[in-house]
Amino acid sequence: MYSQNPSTALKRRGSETSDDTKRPRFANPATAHEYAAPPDTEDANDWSLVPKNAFVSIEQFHAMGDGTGYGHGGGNALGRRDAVSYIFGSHDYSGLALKDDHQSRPLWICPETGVIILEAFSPISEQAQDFLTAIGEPISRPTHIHEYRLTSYSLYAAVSVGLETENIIQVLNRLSKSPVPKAVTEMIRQCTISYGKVKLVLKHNKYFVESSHPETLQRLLKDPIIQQWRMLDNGNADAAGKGFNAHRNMPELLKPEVASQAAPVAAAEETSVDKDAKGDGLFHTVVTVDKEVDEDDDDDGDGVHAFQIQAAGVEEVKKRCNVLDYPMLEEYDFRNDQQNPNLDIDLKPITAIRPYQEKSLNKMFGNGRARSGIIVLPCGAGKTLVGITAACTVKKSVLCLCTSSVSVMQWKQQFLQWSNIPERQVAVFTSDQKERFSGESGIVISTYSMVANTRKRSYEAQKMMDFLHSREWGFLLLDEVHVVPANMFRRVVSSIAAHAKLGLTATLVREDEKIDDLNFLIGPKLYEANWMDLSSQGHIATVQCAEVWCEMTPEFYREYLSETSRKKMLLYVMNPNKFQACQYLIRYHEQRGDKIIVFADNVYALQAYALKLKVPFIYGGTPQQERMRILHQFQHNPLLNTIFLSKVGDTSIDLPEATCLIQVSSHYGSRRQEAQRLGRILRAKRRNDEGFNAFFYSLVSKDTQEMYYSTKRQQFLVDQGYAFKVITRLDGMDEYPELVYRTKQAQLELLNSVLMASESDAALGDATIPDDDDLNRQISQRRATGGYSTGTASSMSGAVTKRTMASMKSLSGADHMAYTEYNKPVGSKAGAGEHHPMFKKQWYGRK
Ligand SMILES: Nc1ncnc2c1ncn2[C@@H]1O[C@H](COP(=O)(O)OP(=O)(O)OP(=O)(O)O)[C@@H](O)[C@H]1O
Repeated sequence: MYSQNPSTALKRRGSETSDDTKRPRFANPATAHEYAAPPDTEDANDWSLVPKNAFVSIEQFHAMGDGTGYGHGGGNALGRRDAVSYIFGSHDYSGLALKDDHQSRPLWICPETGVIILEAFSPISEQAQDFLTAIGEPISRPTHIHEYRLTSYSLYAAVSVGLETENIIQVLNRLSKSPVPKAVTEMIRQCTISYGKVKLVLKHNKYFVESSHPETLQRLLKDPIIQQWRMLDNGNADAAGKGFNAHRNMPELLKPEVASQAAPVAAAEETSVDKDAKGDGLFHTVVTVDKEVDEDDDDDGDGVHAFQIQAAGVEEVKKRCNVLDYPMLEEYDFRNDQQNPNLDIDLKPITAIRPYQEKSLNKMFGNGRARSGIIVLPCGAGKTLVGITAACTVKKSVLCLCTSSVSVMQWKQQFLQWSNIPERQVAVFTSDQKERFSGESGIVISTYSMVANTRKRSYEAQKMMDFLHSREWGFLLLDEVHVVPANMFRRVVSSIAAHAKLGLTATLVREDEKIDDLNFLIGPKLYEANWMDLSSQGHIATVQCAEVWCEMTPEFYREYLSETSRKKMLLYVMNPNKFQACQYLIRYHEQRGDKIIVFADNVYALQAYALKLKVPFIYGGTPQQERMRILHQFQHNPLLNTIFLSKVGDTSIDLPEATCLIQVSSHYGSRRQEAQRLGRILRAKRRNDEGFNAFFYSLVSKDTQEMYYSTKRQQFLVDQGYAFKVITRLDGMDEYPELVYRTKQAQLELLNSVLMASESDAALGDATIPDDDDLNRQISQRRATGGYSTGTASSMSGAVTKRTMASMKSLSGADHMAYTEYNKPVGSKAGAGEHHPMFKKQWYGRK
């Protein structure tokens, strides 16, 4: 018997039985209360009501047999009440037939929802994970049990990297403890029947609609809109002629000499390219499943069929194919593109890409062409090098788009660091710099807003845009693809002629669920890495996450209860207790030798905190040079160990020195922002030092809306296997002599200034542009007097008191974070039900 989410049903069992070596403890609380809470108790957290003997493993359930009353077909299915039936209700699947050797197979598939549960501790879980991330969406991947879901998009992505329907079903069946449910095989068949069957190939500067399924091309050619864009006047249309009749009706339009060549060329090239890709060992570690499928592919001996379409009709044909449910995959046969000049770029000999980077590139170049799509790697895992390696493989001109001018400079620097490209061939296009590369091919790095801008441009910017529009780009590299609104993408993608598109991101989540648009604007998700795996292999840092609850002072709380919503936010951010917690944590971690980034979304608060605590800050209005100067000081000056960043620092800031993050204000419930911010410390230089932990604190004002948002924000990270501890008191803080806002008088003055602040000050983001001259003067003075490193050393132990599960030992890094239990529901229904009516109104009203 198991629930839709057995991991959660077993969670408590893990901590209550003695046989811990066999039974994993589960760190992921994500959906615990949704399925596992006793339905007829008022308190969904009250586990004391669950009989202890209920905690047995799934395997044991099955092994027990009918005699115990738990066996197959038992429980609700037979109308019997046993100790755990009520947990599963109508989701009692104890009647599922198991294969004889089920113990050596690592997964279950829920017959009703298609959710796949994987035992991550199985000896073959690595291969299973590779396969499942290729065909499904990972929902939750804590240490021991993973959850995946099959969706039409994930299956589209699967076919796009070369997996075929029957192979998917076959491998799934091989890995599953019980036969794959019929509904699931049907879904796989239905979703893959049309997806991935049609490709848009740009070859010798001609666009071909290509497929190895002639009947599919026949169907498309019957569509009047597609017909309209088909090239008939130069004979290349004949490429479609191989194997079907669609255009035999129009032989007079074909030029015979070309007609006889086109199809074999397409087929022959496919084969030779495949050989090349395998033969030159460029990316030889294709995952097992790919190999199997490739071999099967070779066996079936199907030819490739194609017809040419006019370049002007590409967008429309693509759209039409989507409507007809045959979304086109885009592939670029870069090796045979003789019209676009080559770019002489290679990785430097000392550059070694990591196994997961190589794996992701395999998905892109597995068949010797460049597939357009999205690669998802955790923050700090090296997406930049993946993009650069892809550029070195395509070897054509590159247009690279990022979200800010800081990241433009970082991409340039990384191209120069990892590859042999000379600086004169890397041009930057920002509001400050408008360069062109020398020679006939090169790299341009710019921002989305520069390229998608529809307002009137300066003369220089317009000249630059003409340059970008006037040529064909071999490779369009799109950094942080999740942040860009679809219409901006559409403008970029439709105005720039690019052959292959690669989107890079760590968090393919958006609160507005517009992420699906990317599937068709760029291409399917080609690869997604597992955060915990990369952390355990030392590629990203291990992080201790904690939520610090700060009581609101009575005066702030009174105002909070009566204020409008924007000011409400300012009141919980400016809570004097939060100031103090922030100050104390900065001091505490500076003394441990950490470098600290404090994030505050709200510029009013950012400025207030930074001025009060005498720390430099960067926000949207900070001039580029000043930003660079502060970042450089932070990296190299031992006297400057803390900086404040607004949300301009959420992404693409590469500060490997940073080892501690403190978040004082954030963007509502944005899961993506939380993950991106965590990413700033995942790349910590010291991550491989023995016992090293990075720290991530979220300061939350108690009994305010912020608590609800905070829980929601954490959900993405919790699903990646991170656990958040809750700290309700920072021990030793009260004795700290320099603590700010200690007196009632000082707190009331702060309250007054908050109440006098305008509504726009309360708005999130970089709306206000404060003058930071004062601050920087203070900073210079402070630096001159060595003020950044003063302060008495307080002992590590006892500095922070735990409220519940988080011991000081574990917080200071003595324990591994993944063990931690979590007793509040994250994103669960139970969680939503627990909100104060005031929060409910705010949240559900908004929804
Ligand atoms: N193969 C590699 N060998 C050595 N260092 C690497 C490698 N790949 C990445 N790095 C280093 O890891 C750090 C993080 O890389 P990068 O900035 O590309 O991360 P990212 O995935 O783009 O993160 P974010 O999403 O936060 O922007 C950089 O300092 C980079 O130099």
